[in-house]
Amino acid sequence: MTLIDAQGLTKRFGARIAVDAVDLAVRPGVCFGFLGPNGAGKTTMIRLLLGLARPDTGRVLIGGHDVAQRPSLALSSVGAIVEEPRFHPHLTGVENLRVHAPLVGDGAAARIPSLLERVGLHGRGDEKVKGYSMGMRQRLGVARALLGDPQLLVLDEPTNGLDAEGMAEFRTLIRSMVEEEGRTVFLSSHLLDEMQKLCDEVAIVEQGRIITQTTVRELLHGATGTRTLILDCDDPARATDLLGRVTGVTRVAPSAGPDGEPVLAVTCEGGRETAIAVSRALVEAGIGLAELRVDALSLERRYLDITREASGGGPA
Ligand SMILES: Nc1ncnc2c1ncn2[C@@H]1O[C@H](COP(=O)(O)OP(=O)(O)OP(=O)(O)O)[C@@H](O)[C@H]1O
Repeated sequence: MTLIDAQGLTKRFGARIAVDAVDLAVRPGVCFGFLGPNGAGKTTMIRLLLGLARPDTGRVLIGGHDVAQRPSLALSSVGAIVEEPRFHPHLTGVENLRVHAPLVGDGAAARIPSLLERVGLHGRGDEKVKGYSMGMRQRLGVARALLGDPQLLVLDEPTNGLDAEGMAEFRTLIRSMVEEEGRTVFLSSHLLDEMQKLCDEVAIVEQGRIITQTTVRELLHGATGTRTLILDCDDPARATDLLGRVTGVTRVAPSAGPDGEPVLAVTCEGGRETAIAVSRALVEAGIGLAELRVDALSLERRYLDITREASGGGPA
């Protein structure tokens, strides 16, 4: 089943094409990320999905209903924050939600206390929003988007302006909405690392086009399960020789760890099985391991490869 189904979406601003013949299919119950640099067309695409802008061509169905023709049906179970969430600064968090609740429908106001708790603003709801930090505003924005108890939550660049702690809290909130509450979350970001941690699936957007749509797992490891392991051990020369003979290992090369320490980068195909064979071979040979981990930069490398391939350059 598909929750969001967009076909042939195009949006022009004068001569500029902001969204260019985009097809998009998002299934329910996942966190789906729209990943791309500034100006790639993410916000415009989100506005089209929500019926806030009209496409020049194409159509969007949400839950099987056409957003342009049956907006109240299509959007009845959608909560959204597009661009920065805006509030009345002189009203409290609770008052801001109360202003919005009647627009959402019966029962929304009664949910305010539990929603504030849900987003981690318990005990802060009676403070004026002008005194809220960026992270608190984002959380209040999520509470407002959840007032109608939507199945689909659409968030445009939700981690903008959050510090590391705020991002980690936000991630926990989003993941629990997906995993525990079964909601679908569609969000956009230009932050690769964030998307890797948050999303199940991503679409990479460049110059108004979706150049690939895939699971984060496949994006990280490729269709063949390629991954790079970083190995810090007490005998790199012997490890290099040994691992070169392990089935699935395609390359063993010297590299540098985060603090410049010498490590080995071990490129494997065959996913988890090969990674297990690597660790077993090292342990059986009596090589001491300080560290063996999947390379955190993998997503960035894959992302650059994909965008390079899409622009005709081929992988590096
Ligand atoms: N109302 C508008 N009028 C004219 N051009 C627009 C309008 N809205 C967007 N654009 C242009 O469309 C392109 C896509 O913009 P959009 O805001 O959708 O990108 P984005 O990926 O969300 O970028 P950002 O991460 O910077 O918000 C940009 O070139 C932008 O200048």
